[in-house]
Amino acid sequence: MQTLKEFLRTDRFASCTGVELLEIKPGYARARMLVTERHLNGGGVCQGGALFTLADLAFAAVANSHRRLTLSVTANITFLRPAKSGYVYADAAEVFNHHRIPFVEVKITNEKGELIAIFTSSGYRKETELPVEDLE
Ligand SMILES: CC(C)(COP(=O)(O)OP(=O)(O)OC[C@H]1O[C@@H](n2cnc3c(N)ncnc32)[C@H](O)[C@@H]1OP(=O)(O)O)[C@@H](O)C(=O)NCCC(=O)NCCSC(=O)Cc1ccccc1
Repeated sequence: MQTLKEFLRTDRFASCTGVELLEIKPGYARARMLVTERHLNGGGVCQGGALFTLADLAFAAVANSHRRLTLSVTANITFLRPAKSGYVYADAAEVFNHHRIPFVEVKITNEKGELIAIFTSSGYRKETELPVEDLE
């Protein structure tokens, strides 16, 4: 049987943007993305949707770390600093592990540890058990 990390590798859109899951623990996950030329918008900074995708996959990892299928029902992102190159990291913490409507906060930082964006999302936890044995 697969791990949660392998299960989430099937997220093809996140893979296309170069998002990699680094760590998954119950209630916590960390992901990263290398900002390259192709991530930049007309203003020369990382496109907001790319940062959203990074945060969304980190959300998926933490929200599903209890092995019950959990989908995002609402999400918000605030962009605080531009990202122009190098790695950006997403640290996702399940602030409220509600059995049905969990709430997750994701902080995105750059290589210097400066805060780039904050993403929050509420999930909807279904009864469906995920076909995963371990988290990673
Ligand atoms: C899953 C669920 C939320 C619930 O489905 P079911 O279990 O079949 O139950 P049902 O549809 O019966 O609903 C129960 C009740 O809840 C209500 N309700 C629903 N939404 C809302 C709302 N926003 N606000 C308020 N209420 C809402 C609904 O009307 C109903 O009310 P009722 O009992 O009749 O009074 C479904 O609506 C859905 O798929 N939504 C889209 C989610 C989606 O596409 N997310 C993005 C992709 S996921 C991602 O990015 C991360 C990821 C990646 C990889 C892996 C994993 C995660």
